Parts: sequence; structure tokens; C-alpha cells
Amino acid sequence: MEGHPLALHDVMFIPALVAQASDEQNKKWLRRAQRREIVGCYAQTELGHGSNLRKLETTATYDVSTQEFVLHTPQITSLKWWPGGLGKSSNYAVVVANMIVKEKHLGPHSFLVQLRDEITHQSLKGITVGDIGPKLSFNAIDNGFLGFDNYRIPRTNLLMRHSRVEPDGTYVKPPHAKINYSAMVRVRSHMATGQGNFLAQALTIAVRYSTVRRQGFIESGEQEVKVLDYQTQQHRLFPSIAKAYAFTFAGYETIRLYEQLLKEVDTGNVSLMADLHALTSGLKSVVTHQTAQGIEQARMACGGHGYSQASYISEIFGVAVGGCTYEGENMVMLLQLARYLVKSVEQIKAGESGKLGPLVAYLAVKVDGVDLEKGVEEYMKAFQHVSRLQTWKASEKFLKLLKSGEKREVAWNKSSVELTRASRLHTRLYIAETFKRSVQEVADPRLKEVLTDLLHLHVNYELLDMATYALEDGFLSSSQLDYVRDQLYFYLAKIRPNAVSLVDSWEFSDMQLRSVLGRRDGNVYENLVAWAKASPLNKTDVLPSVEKYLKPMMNSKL
Ligand SMILES: CC/C=C\C/C=C\C/C=C\C/C=C\C=C\C(=O)SCCNC(=O)CCNC(=O)[C@H](O)C(C)(C)COP(=O)(O)OP(=O)(O)OC[C@H]1O[C@@H](n2cnc3c(N)ncnc32)[C@H](O)[C@@H]1OP(=O)(O)O
Ligand SMILES: Cc1cc2nc3c(=O)[nH]c(=O)nc-3n(C[C@H](O)[C@H](O)[C@H](O)COP(=O)(O)OP(=O)(O)OC[C@H]3O[C@@H](n4cnc5c(N)ncnc54)[C@H](O)[C@@H]3O)c2cc1C
Repeated sequence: MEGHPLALHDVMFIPALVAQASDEQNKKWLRRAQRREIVGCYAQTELGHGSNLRKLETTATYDVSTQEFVLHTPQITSLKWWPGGLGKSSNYAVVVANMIVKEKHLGPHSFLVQLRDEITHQSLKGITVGDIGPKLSFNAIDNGFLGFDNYRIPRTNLLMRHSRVEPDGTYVKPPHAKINYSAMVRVRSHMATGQGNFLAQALTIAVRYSTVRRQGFIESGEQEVKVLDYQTQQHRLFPSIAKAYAFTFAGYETIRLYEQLLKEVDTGNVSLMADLHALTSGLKSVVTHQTAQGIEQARMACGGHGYSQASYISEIFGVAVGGCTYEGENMVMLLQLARYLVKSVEQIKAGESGKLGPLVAYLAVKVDGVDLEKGVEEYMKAFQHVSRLQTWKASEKFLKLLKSGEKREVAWNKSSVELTRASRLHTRLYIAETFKRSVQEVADPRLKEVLTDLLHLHVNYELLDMATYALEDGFLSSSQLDYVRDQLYFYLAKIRPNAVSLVDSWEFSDMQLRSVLGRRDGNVYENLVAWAKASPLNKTDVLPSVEKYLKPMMNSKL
């Protein structure tokens, strides 16, 4: 959980080679990387810039006389900063640098760069490398810094699957300007399942513990109740169980789409890139944010013991919440999706709705009302309505500002909070849709029934959470919202008997969970006492600090 120094080798270094190195280059590098003869990381972010890639300062200048690239970090803000595994573990990196050929700045490109000697592991001349220090979490990963002092690498170390520099300096452009960003798109497309997994771990701990913990009464005179029987506890935990499933289903779809994209790009078809970029930008942002919220609620649902490291939920939170920042800060990525949504609105206004992709086609179709009692399909129409409403509202705001003479970037900035709201609603619609489709495909009727309950819980919870939008224009009435509330409480109670099975079905071992509270055997109190006794402070009855500090103070007559 605390991370692994080689995580980025598998998560980004190898995928970057697969997607961006030519077949010929990969004959040299890929097998070695897969056998871990060389260990690598993905070095893109700098001390001064992470989000705005066009302003990366590390340069790779082509020297036609030696057929080499000269890597250089001209100032302190140009140092690579953050890459996982860079500090101490990696001897190679995929380095993203601004490529300059014949004095022309050609933008960020990826290069395979050796950082350390393969035998001694010492950093090579011209390279400054080290660890950036402790973080909120993930402290088993050596996130690092990296500087280049006119460091030379062969021309052939530019990853050349999609773009090339010939020996004479002729540049062959890629089929899509952002194709070099593929390693990021890959991780974003995997993040929904990854984050769903973090959320699932925290929920397993909290739900199991909530069936052991007894506190207070629902009806007087009986045994104290398991805290999971409180409606408030169920409301805290069960919607997140539904989300953990929903994120996993959505993630399976984006992983499949990324695999498809890779195949299509190899045949020269880059048409899926914009769609997948928009989709994964939004999904990554919504899923990481809701996961962090869900984990924190799971921690609080364990009361005081949740605050102890024995629960292990704080570590899960620390790791998961990093996802709000890495692979694109959430606001920045929501705004990427918003660009796509605004473009879709512009297409509709231009009478080109037929050209809209399947995920945004609903933006052109107005619905007057819904009958929620007819079931989940009607909820989907309601989600479409609120997303459409907000997308149009935010887009119109932006377009009006543009028309009034504001510069594009200024108009964008003044509309950006509304735009991020539209992106979230669009993404939540996508999550609900994929959840619905995935549950429909389940073959086992008993499993399908339980997952359908979770789906119902999810759509009622979500609709209530975004009710302001639907009430604003009178799309939903207050009596319809009362119905949604009743349904929500109905499904909380219906899910209660299956709650433990739902979390157990994720099959986390005790070793994976590392939680005293969430252990399979349920012996929480015995295990907590044993855990506390093993605390380093309990190794001796009297600590040395007593002699050194407490006694002089306690014995003073002041
Ligand atoms: C397998 C993994 C499983 C689970 C993960 C679990 C654990 C992981 C463990 C640890 C953490 C690991 C690693 C973390 C790694 C990193 O963080 S790596 C660094 C990540 N950095 C970023 O994400 C930077 C974010 N910034 C950007 O991506 C870009 O700068 C940008 C915000 C997209 C803007 O780029 P740019 O300025 O170049 O572009 P714009 O001018 O804004 O847009 C121009 C048009 O291009 C389109 N575009 C942009 N990006 C893409 C893309 N990737 N694909 C397709 N199209 C793209 C954009 O939409 C614009 O289109 P237009 O509107 O039509 O003009
Ligand atoms: C755990 C972890 C692991 C990482 N691993 C790697 C790695 O392996 N390799 C690597 O290269 N990098 C890595 N990173 C770096 C990471 O990708 C960046 O930190 C991330 O992309 C955010 O960029 P930033 O730090 O520049 O944030 P900033 O962009 O400085 O963000 C600061 C604030 O500014 C806002 N902001 C910035 N631009 C805009 C805008 N255009 N519009 C509106 N608001 C804006 C943001 O929303 C945010 O609130 C890692 C980071 C973490 C935390």
C-alpha cells in the first residue's frame, strides 16, 4: 500500500516504451525492461511546471554534427521533480523534454535516458539525481529530482514510434499532436479500477468493524446494536460500496478503450484520442475525489479506532488522495473535458448534432420530464437532463463572454467553475450508465439481484446529491424528490443483510488490508490490545525521557 519503488517501472516506464518506442527500439529496450535488467521511471513534471506541459523547461537540443541530443535543465525550476522511482531506484528514465531541432522548438517529446551506471548504480556524469523527501503518503516510493548538465544521448534515444528526427535533422511529425501524452492517458484509463480498489479496501475495514462494534440502542431494553444497523452508518458506507463497484465497471470500459486506441493508433487511426482523453480526464477527476471522500467517511465511521493507525484507513486515504493530483490535477483535467463539452455544444448550435460522439449525443436531445417510478432508465434521463442543463449554461456563459469581446482565455477563466460543474455531471452520468449496463450483463440471477439493489441505491443517492440542478428549472418536483429519498432509505435497509458479503466478495486478504479493525476473524478488541502492547513505547515500563525531562520537572520546587 505504501507504494513500491518499482511501481512506476510497470505503470509508466514500460507502457511508455510500448506506446512510444518503435519496434526496432523496443527490440533493444523492452525485453531488458521486462526482465528488469534495467529499471525505469517516467520523468516529466518539473519543479516549476507540472500541469502546463507546454512550458516544460528541460530541453533536448539536436546536435546534427554528432547525431546526439543534448539534455539540459537551464535553471532550478527546470529540475524534474516528483517522478516515482526516480530518486534512488531507477537507472533509466523516459524523460519528457522540449525538443529543439535546427533552432525550432517542437514541443514535449519522450527520450530514453540512462541515469546511472548499470553495474555500480552510480549516477552518470552530467546527471544530478536524488529523492525529494517524505510525502503525505506513498513513502516507500522514492519520488525524485533530476537535473541535466548538457548531457548527451544518441539521436536514436528519441522514442520514435510516432515521430522521428532523421540524422540530418529532418523532423517527421506524429499523426496527432498529443500522441506523446499516451502514457498519461493509459494511467488515467486505469485509475477508476485502481481507485475503486482503494475505496473497496477502506469499506471492507469499516463494514466489518461496524458489525463487531456495538454501541447504543435502536429499541430500548435490547442488546446494544451493531453500529451497522444505524441508518446513518448505512448512509455513510453503502453508497460508497455502490460507487466502488461502479468505478470498477467504468474502469473496465476505459481500459478496454485504451487497448483499442493503441491498436487503432498503430494503423494510423487517431480518431479515438480526443474522446478517450476527454472521458478519462473527467473520470479520473470525479473518481479520485469521490474515492477520497468515501475513504474519509469510512474512517470516521470507525469512530476513535478509525483514527488509530491500527485501522490502516489513514494510509489508504493518503495513497488514494494522491490520485487527485497525479496524472493531471483534478481541476485542470475537468477543464480538459469541459473543452470537449463546449465544442459539442458549438457543434449542436451549428446544426451538426449528427456528428456528435455517442457519449455526448444526449446534449442535443431535450426531455421535458421523467416518471422515476418507472425505474432506472428514467433516472438516466434525469442525469442527462442535469448534465445537459449545466453544460449548456456553462457553455453559453463562456460563449457570451467571448461575444462581448473578452479574450478566449479570459472568458474561459471567468466560466471555469461552471464548466467544471458541467464536467462532473457529465462524468457522473457516464458512471451511472456504465453501472447500469454492467449490471444488465450479469448472468447469475442472485448476483444480479444484489447488484441491482446497489444500482438503485446509487441512482437515488446521486440524484438527491445533484437535486439543486433539477429543482432549479422545475424538472423535478419536491414530491418526486421525496420519492427519491424514500427509495434511498428503502435500499439502505435492503442492502444491510448483504453488506458484509458485498465487501467480502472483494476478497482482500488480511495481509493486503493490514488492518487490525478489518481482520477477517473479527476479533477486534483482542487484536487491538495486542497491537497496542507491541507499540515501541511499550517496550519498557519507564521511558528514558522520564529521567531526562519529567523527573527534573516533577521534582522542582518552583
Ligand atoms: C496502471 C495504473 C493503475 C493504477 C494507478 C495506481 C497507482 C499509480 C501509482 C503511483 C502514481 C503514479 C504516477 C503518476 C505519474 C504522473 O503524475 S506523470 C505526470 C502527469 N502529468 C500530467 O498529467 C500533466 C497534466 N497536463 C496535461 O496533460 C496537459 O498539459 C494538458 C492539461 C492536457 C494541456 O496540454 P496542452 O497545453 O499541450 O494542450 P491544450 O492546449 O490544453 O490542448 C490542445 C488540444 O489537445 C487536446 N489534448 C490534450 N491532451 C490530450 C491527450 N492526452 N490526448 C488527446 N488530446 C489531448 C486538448 O483536448 C485540446 O484539444 P482541442 O480542445 O480540440 O483543441
Ligand atoms: C504521488 C505523486 C506521484 C507523482 N508521480 C509522478 C511521476 O511519476 N512522474 C511525473 O512526471 N510526475 C509525477 N507527479 C507529478 C504530478 O503529475 C503533478 O504534481 C500534477 O500533474 C500536478 O501538477 P503541479 O504539481 O504542477 O500542480 P499545479 O498545476 O501547480 O497546481 C496547483 C493549483 O493550480 C491549479 N491550476 C493549475 N493550472 C491551472 C489551469 N490551467 N486552470 C485552472 N487551475 C489551474 C490547480 O488546479 C491547483 O489547484 C506525481 C505527483 C504526486 C503527488
